[in-house]
Amino acid sequence: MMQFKVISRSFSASSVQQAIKNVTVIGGGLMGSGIAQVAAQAGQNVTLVDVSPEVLSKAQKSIETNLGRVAKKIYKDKPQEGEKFVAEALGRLKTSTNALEASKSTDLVVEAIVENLDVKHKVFKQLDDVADQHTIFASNTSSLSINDIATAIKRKDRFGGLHFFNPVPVMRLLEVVRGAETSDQTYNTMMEWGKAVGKTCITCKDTPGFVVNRLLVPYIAEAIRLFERGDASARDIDIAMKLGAGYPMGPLELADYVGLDTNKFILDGWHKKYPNEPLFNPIPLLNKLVSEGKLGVKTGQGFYTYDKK
Ligand SMILES: CC(=O)CC(=O)SCCNC(=O)CCNC(=O)[C@H](O)C(C)(C)COP(=O)(O)OP(=O)(O)OC[C@H]1O[C@@H](n2cnc3c(N)ncnc32)[C@H](O)[C@@H]1OP(=O)(O)O
Ligand SMILES: NC(=O)C1=CN([C@@H]2O[C@H](COP(=O)(O)OP(=O)(O)OC[C@H]3O[C@@H](n4cnc5c(N)ncnc54)[C@H](O)[C@@H]3O)[C@@H](O)[C@H]2O)C=CC1
Repeated sequence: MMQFKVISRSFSASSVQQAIKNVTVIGGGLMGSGIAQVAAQAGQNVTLVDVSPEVLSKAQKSIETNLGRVAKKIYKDKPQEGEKFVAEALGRLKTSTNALEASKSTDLVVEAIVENLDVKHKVFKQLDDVADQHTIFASNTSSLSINDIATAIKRKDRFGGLHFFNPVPVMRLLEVVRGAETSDQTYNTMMEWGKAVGKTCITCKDTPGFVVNRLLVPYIAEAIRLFERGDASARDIDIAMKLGAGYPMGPLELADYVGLDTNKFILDGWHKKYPNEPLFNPIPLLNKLVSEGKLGVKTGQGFYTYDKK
């Protein structure tokens, strides 16, 4: 059974509330919208940025729905308090298509855009020039090196990894990653902030995939290869891992949920960096689905078909 203790813990007072009052989240997709939600529900002023106004309006709707789900749990017998909680959290959330403006006077920038080093470099470099000196930058990257991302910015001591899990409002873990030059103060603030938004934080060195994805991505890749070889149906692979190993989702369902493009970005990046590691070899079926725009839940088609939201 899922436990939701952490959600209610996010409302406890914390010293970090002093340090981090304003948060800017860059990227309003799957992850950015969830990160914005947990920060807003923890009492912080949040600006969610995306290049696409359509993405922002979709994010706002899903945040409202998901805040409602959280409120139902916390204020089970007090629906009016639940409504107040949702309204107040939404009141602390702004959206913007102007990343530079939104990053000028904020305490923390969390980046959750496409998993591509050049694109992340470009964005961070621009933000580094305009953001206040005290502002901490963090990336939600799932597979890139924090040190590699940091090469684009001057504030290397005020930069680190904050790796959330999907769905952000529900998954209780946050991986906090120190780069080679992350200062103790930045690291401590990131750990405190993670707790303040209701997560259990673990620390990992800047190694590929940190802890979770170093284990999870090869597992998903092996499941896709198993299916590609025709050894079992998608449905049976997923049933096997749910009933035989106790996972909440099977690996192909999870691949669709994470996004097949994200899975491909991760594998391709690691294959390029570690060409002799067979676990990271490209998978023709994954490449084919992505090239056809079948990215999983978010496009309505992946290994399975979904109602498009
Ligand atoms: C790629 C990376 O870099 C890293 C990653 O993120 S890897 C992916 C990590 N994530 C996982 O492994 C997810 C595995 N799956 C699960 O844990 C579960 O299937 C799941 C939590 C996603 C859904 O659970 P479920 O029981 O199948 O569905 P559902 O009944 O809809 O949801 C369970 C509860 O979570 C809540 N919930 C689900 N999504 C939510 C959201 N986005 N916001 C708020 N609440 C949500 C629901 O309201 C529901 O609450 P109740 O139990 O009180 O009714
Ligand atoms: N999907 C997942 O389960 C997880 C993904 N991540 C990581 O989080 C990051 C984002 O992933 P998702 O949310 O899944 O992707 P997504 O594709 O859902 O969202 C990315 C968003 O960034 C926007 N964007 C792109 N360039 C931008 C720019 N220059 N400025 C502002 N917005 C821009 C896009 O319009 C898009 O809405 C990636 O680094 C990914 O590896 C981390 C944990 C889990």
